[in-house]
Amino acid sequence: MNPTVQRLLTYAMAHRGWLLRGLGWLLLATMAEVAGPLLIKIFIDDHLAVRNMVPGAVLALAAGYLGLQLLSALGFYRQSLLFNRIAQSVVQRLREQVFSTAIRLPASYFDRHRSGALISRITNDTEAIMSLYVQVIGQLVQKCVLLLGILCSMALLDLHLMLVCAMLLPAVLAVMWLYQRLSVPVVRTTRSLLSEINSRLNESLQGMAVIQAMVQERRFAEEFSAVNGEHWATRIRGLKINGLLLRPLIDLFYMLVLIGLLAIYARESGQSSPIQVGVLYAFISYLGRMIEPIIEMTNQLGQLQQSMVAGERVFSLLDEPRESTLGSPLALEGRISCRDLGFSYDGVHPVLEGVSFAVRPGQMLALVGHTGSGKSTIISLLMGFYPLAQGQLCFDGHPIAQLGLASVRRQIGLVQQDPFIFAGSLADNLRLGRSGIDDARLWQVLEEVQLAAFVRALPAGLESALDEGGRNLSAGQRQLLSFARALACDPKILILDEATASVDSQTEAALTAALACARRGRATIAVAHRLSTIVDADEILLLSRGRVQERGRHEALMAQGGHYARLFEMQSQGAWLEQSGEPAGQRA
Ligand SMILES: Nc1ncnc2c1ncn2[C@@H]1O[C@H](COP(=O)(O)OP(=O)(O)OP(=O)(O)O)[C@@H](O)[C@H]1O
Repeated sequence: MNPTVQRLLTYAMAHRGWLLRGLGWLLLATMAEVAGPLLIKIFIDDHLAVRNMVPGAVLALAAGYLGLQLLSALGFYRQSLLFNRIAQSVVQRLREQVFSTAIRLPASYFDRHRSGALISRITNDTEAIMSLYVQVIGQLVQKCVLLLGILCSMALLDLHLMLVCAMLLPAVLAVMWLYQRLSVPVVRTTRSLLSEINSRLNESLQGMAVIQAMVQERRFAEEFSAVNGEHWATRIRGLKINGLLLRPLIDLFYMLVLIGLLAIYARESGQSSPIQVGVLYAFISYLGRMIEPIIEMTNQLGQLQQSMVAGERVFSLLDEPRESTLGSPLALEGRISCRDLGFSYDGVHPVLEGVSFAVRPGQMLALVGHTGSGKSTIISLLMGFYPLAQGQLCFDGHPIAQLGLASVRRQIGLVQQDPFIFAGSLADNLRLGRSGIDDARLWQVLEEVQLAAFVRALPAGLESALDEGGRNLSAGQRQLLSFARALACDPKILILDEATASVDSQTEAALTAALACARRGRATIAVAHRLSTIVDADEILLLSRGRVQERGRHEALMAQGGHYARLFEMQSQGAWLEQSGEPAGQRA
């Protein structure tokens, strides 16, 4: 059996009870359906053909037939309910697993994959898997039982004629084999195009403001329509394979077997023991009942392919290596030491080389340098978002790998360059699910970051609703909120990646004062473009192309009269950092 299908089936095994009950109802319903024509055959041959209409016997046959039909309807209803229940539970579990895997994937995964493709796996692919349980398994089992029952009933009536009808089966198997070979690549392409459609949708929705500002609506619409068209063409190719291979071929086989049956009936009608007309009726009826399940089974193959390919995609995500949860949690004092740090995102181009520094609680290290010089990359390594390629990074003397990422991250307050705000209340955004942070603490940190007056003026205060991405806040307010969020849990280490980039000079001055307060007793690492905000840092590293170009305190660096001194003077005169020579975005 295909390993993906096998793995998918293990999910259903968690619901053995429902599965067994479903199969039981299915068997009962199928047997009731198969027994129907046998009663009709008895009615035709024993009563109608010989004009022996004994009312009691005929009524008993009619009641029996009706009872069987009712039993079969009830059985199919119950089994469909149970199989649907299994399908819903499996899909729900798979979705949860995919989501919980996705949020534990390392940052490098998101560098390589688009978020829309991930959404597609969580929604479309898990949905496609559902049909495996609802349509494929239920239907296949039902149809197999039905076929078996029909063949047994046929054998009871006339073994010779049954063998003629059974010739259908190898022919159908050959068609199924051919269908599988032709359709799998088409189904794979279709699903990956669907994923591409989702990625484009997601990207366009997120970048809507840029698209509209740059008047790119038409180009994006055209590109979307090209992928959509490709998806359509692939679907049509799949439908053509279905249309050509499934129903028409099976219908042809059916006609051939029917002709064979009639020929045998005609040949034997002149002989001493002719085939009874009731037997012929039952065979034609059974053949009709046999062909429908066969056609449905071949149609289910299409669904099976979809489920298999979707399963492959979902399992490939579930099997992605997750962030390591190993390590021994330790309450940190906040000492950080980095020795000879080296890193490359693609394994080819170095982004950091030989970076070393140490920060103790109460000290502040400032990282400055041109755009693309590697400052945020150092922050990412400190947060454990990427594994170290070279060098050593220790907290309180312990290598990060030994400590456990979750434990280290819990003790770091991080303010990112581009802070993210979740849809929900302001208080929820500040707490982010961390326990032990009461309202008084929230007001305290809001005061520290100069946001308390703004929150107080909101009608719902701390309970004010924030939109997705913090759209109802200004960029500066989002940054201040993120600063307050980082301080709320009283972290041992404070990391600020351009925390004051979006605030006005007055707020920046107040924040710098707040930071001077927040730094007490904490190890602080601050990335800054505005050098005025870090002049009192205990050490300043000036990075250039991933290397430390200059280091020291502000006064010493100014006295050196090097690159830092020139940058500082330029900024003091109001010049922009980016105008200082090194091209923006240059790879380190
Ligand atoms: N996820 C990533 N994948 C590949 N390359 C990256 C990634 N992030 C950053 N880089 C590259 O690494 C280099 C350093 O980037 P980094 O973000 O660390 O610079 P930075 O000094 O923080 O810049 P800025 O001041 O603009 O924030 C850049 O050349 C950038 O193109």
